[in-house]
Amino acid sequence: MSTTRTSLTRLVPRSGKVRAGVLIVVVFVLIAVIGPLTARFSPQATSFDLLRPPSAEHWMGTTQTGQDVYAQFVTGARVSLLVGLVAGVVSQVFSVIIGLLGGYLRGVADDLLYILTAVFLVIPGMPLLIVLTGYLPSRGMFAIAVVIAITSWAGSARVIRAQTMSLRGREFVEAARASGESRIRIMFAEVLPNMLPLVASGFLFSVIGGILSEAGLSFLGLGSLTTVSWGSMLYFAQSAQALLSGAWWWYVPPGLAIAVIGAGLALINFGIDEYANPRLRTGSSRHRAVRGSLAAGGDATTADAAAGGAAVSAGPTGPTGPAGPKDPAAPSAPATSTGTALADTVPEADPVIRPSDVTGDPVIEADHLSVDYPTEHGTVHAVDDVTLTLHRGEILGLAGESGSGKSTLTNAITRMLRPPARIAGGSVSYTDAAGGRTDLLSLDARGLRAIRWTEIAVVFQSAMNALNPVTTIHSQFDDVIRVHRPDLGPARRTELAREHLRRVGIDPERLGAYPHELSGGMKQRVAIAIALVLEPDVIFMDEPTTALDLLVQREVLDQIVRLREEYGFAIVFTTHDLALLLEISDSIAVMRRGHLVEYGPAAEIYRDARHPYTRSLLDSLEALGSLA
Ligand SMILES: Nc1ncnc2c1ncn2[C@@H]1O[C@H](COP(=O)(O)OP(=O)(O)OP(=O)(O)O)[C@@H](O)[C@H]1O
Repeated sequence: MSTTRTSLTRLVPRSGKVRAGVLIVVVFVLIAVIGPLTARFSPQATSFDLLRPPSAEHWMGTTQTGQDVYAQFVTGARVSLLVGLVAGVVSQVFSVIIGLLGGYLRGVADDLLYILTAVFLVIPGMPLLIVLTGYLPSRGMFAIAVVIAITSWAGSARVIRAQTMSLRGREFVEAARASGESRIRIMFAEVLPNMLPLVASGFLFSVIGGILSEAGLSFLGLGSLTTVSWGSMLYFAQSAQALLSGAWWWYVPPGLAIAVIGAGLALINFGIDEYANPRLRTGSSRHRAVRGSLAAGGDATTADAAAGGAAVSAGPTGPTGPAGPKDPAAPSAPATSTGTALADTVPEADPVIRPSDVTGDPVIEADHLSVDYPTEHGTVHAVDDVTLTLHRGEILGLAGESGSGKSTLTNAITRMLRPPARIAGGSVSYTDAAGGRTDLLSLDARGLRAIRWTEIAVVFQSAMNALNPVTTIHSQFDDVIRVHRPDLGPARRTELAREHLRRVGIDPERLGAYPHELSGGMKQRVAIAIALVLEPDVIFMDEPTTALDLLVQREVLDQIVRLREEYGFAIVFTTHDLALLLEISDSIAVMRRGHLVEYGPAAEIYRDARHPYTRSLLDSLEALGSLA
């Protein structure tokens, strides 16, 4: 009982503005639903009581032809709200489809959709509405609502497009792409839920616009004058010069109703804005947010940051531009603490490649792989002629300074490269357990989807961003399993998710949690569990523990190694941290300026690093006391 009361209380909005808005809208909805049942006259029926003020007989008076204003008002409420609702829904459907497609697909599709949006934005809405209404074969209210929607979707579509463009590069979208989800699914199931406040706000604006446009059209005599609406009431009141004859009861109710419902919807919209943008919270709601945060163990600074205060985050420590200082075509490396990139201070030398001591069969082979980024300063050879082999069950550590090409190499192998990157040469192949070989670089979208996650999975650098913030852990497991194992029912999917959570040391009861309810270490474990759920042959892990504190990092690493022993998958582990790689890897590949400079068994590299760049990396670790 008390639980029911608590959940009902949670439904009541906290902000006074939103409460007022909801109250107004609820009152009008009740008028629209119940009002016509309480009317004693038909809205169209005429009588001999002409232009009478409000009385016990006619609660809101009568019109010039003796029609009951109350009956017209409540029937008009139904029609006007319905037109607003239909216009709002249709307009948002257009906005969402066009904004999402353009923002996500980019290219020619986006150009065309953007031109279309721009055309509808520059044409003034009302004249277009009048012209389109003129061509309507019938002036039914539904047709008018659709025409209103056609003239009002563009503004919202532009905002949704911009938001989609900013979300499409986020890691949780990358993760969804890596897991083989289709583009349509990513757009509608991953990106769209993150924009719901925007869509809801656009919807409310369209509803207001719909009610106002219908009133405007009817007032001009262009609406359906045989249907009673607030707009047609105003039209007839104006034609009969009600203003001059002082018949206020005829035009005030519909006019006021339009203004009040518009205000009510705008107040709700304000609440949505506050929810989506905490910076807008003022007064008590902001204090509540701060108090809530303090109660939850945060401090005032974090609360302020959560409320939109400036967040200070460490950026990359070195130059990230596409060109190094000496050679415009050479990848840049970051400055060390002394201000010079290690890669710049160490002399060039021939690569040192030693045979692998891992016994398993090859699972991923990159052969003379090269990747370029054409830029206006020249072409960046981010990966240059790299050949390496990952064996079944092997942990291959990929080391090198920032900018040495590690991410570009793993993205090329997993087919996650983004324009302007292009494969300049070489090949990548995947060999399955039965010995079947697949050329990864020539796989089409369908082939790629089939291999992703079932054979090759990815754990991204920061699980905070790699998990979709607005869906539960359960549905993120579900998304991956459903795409690749459509034969599994919901119960089996849940069972798999629970089992894998347990395997990474998380209580399966947390399946219903949202990412923000978990600690950083737990989120990273969840990301690993999701990567494991279809038991792939290879997992690419891009700095999976960098964002974690040392203790949690250690726990997660131990877990990864244990899981590798249990499942037997191979790992490509990317990090700047050579000490960590030496500890967990079977083999190590060291990259410098896009080249593989040293590659071989980890133990041998630790004992006897031969390339000056590797030696200098090890020396710097020794100086820091990181090597035992
Ligand atoms: N979109 C791009 N356009 C132009 N150059 C790029 C682009 N992305 C990366 N590069 C360049 O390619 C080189 C390799 O970058 P990459 O991100 O692969 O290095 P990394 O070793 O993974 O670095 P980090 O550890 O910082 O992620 C760098 O010189 C970088 O400046």
